[in-house]
Amino acid sequence: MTAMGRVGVLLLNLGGPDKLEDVGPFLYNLFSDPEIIRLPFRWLQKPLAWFIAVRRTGKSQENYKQIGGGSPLRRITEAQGKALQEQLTALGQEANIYVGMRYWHPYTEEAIAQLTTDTLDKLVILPLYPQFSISTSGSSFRLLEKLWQEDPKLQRIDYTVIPSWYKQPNYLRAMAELIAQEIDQFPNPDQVHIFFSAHGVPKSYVEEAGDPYQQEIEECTYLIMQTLKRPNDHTLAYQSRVGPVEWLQPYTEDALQELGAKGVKDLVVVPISFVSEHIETLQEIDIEYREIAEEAGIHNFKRVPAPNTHPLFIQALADLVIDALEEPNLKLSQVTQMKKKVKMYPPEAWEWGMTTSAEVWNGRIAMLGFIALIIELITGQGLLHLVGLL
Ligand SMILES: C=CC1=C(C)c2cc3[nH]c(cc4nc(cc5[nH]c(cc1n2)c(C)c5CCC(=O)O)C(CCC(=O)O)=C4C)c(C)c3C=C
Ligand SMILES: [Fe+2]
Repeated sequence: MTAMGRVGVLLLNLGGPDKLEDVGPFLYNLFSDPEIIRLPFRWLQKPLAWFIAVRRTGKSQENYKQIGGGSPLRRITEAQGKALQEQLTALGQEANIYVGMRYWHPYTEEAIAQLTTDTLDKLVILPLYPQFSISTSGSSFRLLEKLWQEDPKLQRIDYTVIPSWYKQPNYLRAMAELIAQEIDQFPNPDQVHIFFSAHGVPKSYVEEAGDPYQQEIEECTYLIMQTLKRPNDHTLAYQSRVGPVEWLQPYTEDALQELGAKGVKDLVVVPISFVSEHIETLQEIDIEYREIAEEAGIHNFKRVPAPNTHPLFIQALADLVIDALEEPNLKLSQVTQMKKKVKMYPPEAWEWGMTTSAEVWNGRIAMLGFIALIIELITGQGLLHLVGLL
């Protein structure tokens, strides 16, 4: 305990299956989240999640098999938590660290159950995503808001949220140091092409829902290059596309092929939206994208490790916590306002007035009316006649 009282830090992350049998239920949890698949009808969410999870499990298990049969995300996140606690202690700030995953153990609900029994005086909520997206930090904040509304014990905890932190100077230094270490292993370090690969999101998240993710990724890339202070060419592309809709472009596979065609031979990939090794670095980049790059003529393909427990990165997390304790509190409900026009998935419950939910319901009713009109034009009968009600 310190002058601040009993402090807790809740680290949020996505979670990943610990073993192959977990892959199906993990995917079901992921696709059940309306911030991951945005559907016009909420009732469709669970059946569709089940359908997609069943279809995807085999392929996804094959990928997890290639990285040892499960995700290392829990182990690395817990190691980050331990290192953060030690760093905070060294800086004179004792804190309990909790890990809350969105789609697998330890679930956010488990972390919340633990921290409510620990009678904290102050809680810092720190997502392990440097950049904000509706689909990641946004989804976790949405869940936390719900848990807060339901539990009076939680409402008594004085808390603050860190929405995103891609500008944090020690984080930028950690990234620059990791990149420098990798390019300095090439015979001509200045000739190496630096390839930033960010996890993609559907384009509609940015263009229709106002997700600041793309802007934060672009600014983060720029700031890392500024911190690196090297003359190398660089590219930013988006990986891990799922499903038939258009995602942020350029896609990583296309950008690699284009660079190969232009004669790039030496390239390092920098995973930019992840702070831990996981399936998308160890399998997708190290195996799938390496193969694509080599086929395109990029013979010297390397990857920069994720920050994991790099001392400068842990220092960045500690700085974020200490700054958050000193600054005025930021509440969960303020985050979406702060991120300007972000539209999280609209609530289902009808709300009177010029609200998002009213807009959604009006849209749905208008769609039904339109379908009824088309049916009447084609069949010559109204909908109620057709279904035998009139
Ligand atoms: C910034 C990071 C991430 C964003 C943005 C993100 C968006 C997003 N992801 C999917 C679909 C899947 N994601 C999966 C796993 C996964 N995704 C992230 C990070 C981001 N996702 C992490 C850390 C992980 C866990 C990896 C692990 O080691 O287990 C998966 C499962 C893996 C697979 O089958 O490929 C899917 C599916 C969508 C649809 C989306 C945006 C809407
Ligand atoms: Fe993902």
